[in-house]
Amino acid sequence: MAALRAEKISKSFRGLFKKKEVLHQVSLAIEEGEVFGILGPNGAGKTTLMSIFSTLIRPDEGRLEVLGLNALRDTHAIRERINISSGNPNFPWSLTVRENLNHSAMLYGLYGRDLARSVEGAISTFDLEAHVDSKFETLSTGLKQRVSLAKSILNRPEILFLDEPTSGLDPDMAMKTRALIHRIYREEEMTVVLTTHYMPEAEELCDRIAFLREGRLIALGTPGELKRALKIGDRIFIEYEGEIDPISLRIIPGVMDVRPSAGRVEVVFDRSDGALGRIIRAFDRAEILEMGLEKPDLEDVFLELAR
Ligand SMILES: Nc1ncnc2c1ncn2[C@@H]1O[C@H](COP(=O)(O)OP(=O)(O)OP(=O)(O)O)[C@@H](O)[C@H]1O
Repeated sequence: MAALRAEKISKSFRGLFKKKEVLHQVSLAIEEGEVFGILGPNGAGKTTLMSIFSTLIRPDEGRLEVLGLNALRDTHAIRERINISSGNPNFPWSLTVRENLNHSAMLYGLYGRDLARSVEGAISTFDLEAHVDSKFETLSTGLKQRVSLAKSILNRPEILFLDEPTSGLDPDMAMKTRALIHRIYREEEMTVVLTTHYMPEAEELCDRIAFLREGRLIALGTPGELKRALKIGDRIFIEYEGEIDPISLRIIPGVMDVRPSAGRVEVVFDRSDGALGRIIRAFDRAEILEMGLEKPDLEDVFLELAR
C-alpha cells in the first residue's frame, strides 16, 4: 500500500497584489518503507508540499491520502501516526530541552513509563544528554535542530517528514543523523519523506526523488533513473601529446559529447555501451599524460533540471 498518495495538489498564496500559485497539480505516490526525497531550487515549493503532506496546511485543490486516510478530513487520526521535524525549529523558548520533549510526548498521548522511555531514547539517539537542562533559547542552531529531530521520533511515527534534516548540523552530527535515518527506515520500517539541498545526502539516503521546479513536479525516479533519463553520462578527461581526431571519438557508440581543447579532451559517455575501452584505444597514436574519470552525481541532475 502507498503510505501517501497525492493527486493534482495545487496551492496558491495571496500576495500583496495578486495570488501566487506555489504548487501546480502535483501528483505522486510514496510507498511504505521508502525514503523519498523532495528536491528543487529555492522557492520551488518543497516546504509547502511537505506542510500539505503532513496536514499542517490544506491544499486549494486535489486529493491527498496519508496512511490510507483522507488527509483533508481525517487530520487528527493522521497526526497521531506521523511526525515532522522542521528545518526551522520553533519550541517554547523558556522551557528546557527535557521539558520540551516531555511536553511534546504528552501531546502525543504518552505518559508514565512510556513517556520516560520515549524521551530518554530520543535524548540518547541525538546525543542531547549534556543539554537536557538548557533552555531552548540558549541552544545553538545545530542543537535546536537536534531537539527537533528528537521530538520527531517520540511517537514512533509511521511516516516521518524531515524538512532539511541536516542543515545547521556539523559534519559529524550530520553524518550521525543520516545514519539514523538509514536505521530508522531499515529497522523500524518507517517511511521517511525529506527535503534537502545537499545532493550527496539525497543520493546516499533516498530510494526515489521528486524534483520540483516553480511548483511543478518535473521529474520522479531513483537517482540512477534520473541520471539515465537525462542522459547524464560518466565523464573522462584525457590530457595527451600528439594527434587525435575528435570525430573518431564522436562516432564511438555510447559517446554522448566530446569537448576538445588544446592537448586535452573531455568525453561524456554511457558506460553500459562498453565505450570506455574504445575511447582509450582512440589514443593509440598519442601519448596519454594524465587522465581522470568522474561519475555523474545528483548534483549534475539537479543542475540540469533546475535550468
Ligand atoms: N505562507 C505563505 N504566504 C505567502 N507566500 C508563501 C507562504 N509560504 C511560502 N510562500 C511562497 O511560496 C513559494 C514556495 O515556498 P517554499 O518555502 O515552499 O519553497 P522551498 O522549495 O521550500 O524553498 P527553499 O528551498 O528556499 O526552502 C515561495 O515563493 C514562498 O515565498
